Amino acid sequence: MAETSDQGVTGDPHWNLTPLPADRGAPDLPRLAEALREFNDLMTGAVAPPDLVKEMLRQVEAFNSELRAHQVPERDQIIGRIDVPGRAQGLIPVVHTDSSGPDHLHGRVRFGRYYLGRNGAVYGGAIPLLFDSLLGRVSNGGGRLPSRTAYLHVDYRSITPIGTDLRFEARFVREEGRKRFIEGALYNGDTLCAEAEGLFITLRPGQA
Ligand SMILES: CCCCCCCCCC(=O)SCCNC(=O)CCNC(=O)[C@H](O)C(C)(C)COP(=O)(O)OP(=O)(O)OC[C@H]1O[C@@H](n2cnc3c(N)ncnc32)[C@H](O)[C@@H]1OP(=O)(O)O
Repeated sequence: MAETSDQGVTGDPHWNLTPLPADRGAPDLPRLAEALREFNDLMTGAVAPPDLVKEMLRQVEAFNSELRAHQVPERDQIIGRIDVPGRAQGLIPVVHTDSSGPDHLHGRVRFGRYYLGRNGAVYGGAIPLLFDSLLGRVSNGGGRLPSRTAYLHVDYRSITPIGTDLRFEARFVREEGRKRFIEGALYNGDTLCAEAEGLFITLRPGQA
């Protein structure tokens, strides 16, 4: 699998991706997603003056109105695709890959202010979200057939701080028939923040 940092996964026919339509705003989508992520972080941390809130509301409502006219079926959707840098989405923080292979994915991630739970710690629900994505990538990588998460067990070992570069590891542990067991861990320096075990089930034909 060819992959660099947050540039998106390319070159793996397993993902069965149709070409990105360059004429539909795709080249600027990663930058737009980055700007929206920064907006979420800044907005979360701000006490904005009423005039600014009023103006933001006006502009966002205008964008919503325009976007309603450009909704497409899921098969044509660009946001969230694995071959788009940062997946051009704001749900999961951007993952930077340091090393990947058929059975592992290592890298770094940073949760912004948007993910704040309390006292500088990442909201607990955001951590399984990250693990599902990381473990799912390992499960569905390596040329394996598509799978879906059956369960995801997360242990919170210490506070996961926002605004800090964190290191993650995910690895394929074993396979029993259609069952794939994948594990992951998230570290702040040498401190284990959280670890996860996921069961992914290979989909039968027609299940995808
Ligand atoms: C794009 C970038 C990359 C991102 C990747 C992200 C990946 C994200 C993946 C997801 O988040 S998928 C969305 C969340 N998951 C779901 O919505 C799954 C909903 N559940 C299902 O669709 C079905 O339950 C499932 C496909 C998982 C399994 O149903 P099946 O009817 O195909 O299988 P079955 O129930 O026969 O179970 C197969 C085996 O798994 C076992 N099993 C299933 N669910 C289990 C469970 N929860 N706990 C323990 N064992 C379980 C089951 O006992 C059995 O074991 P044995 O073969 O030994 O008999």
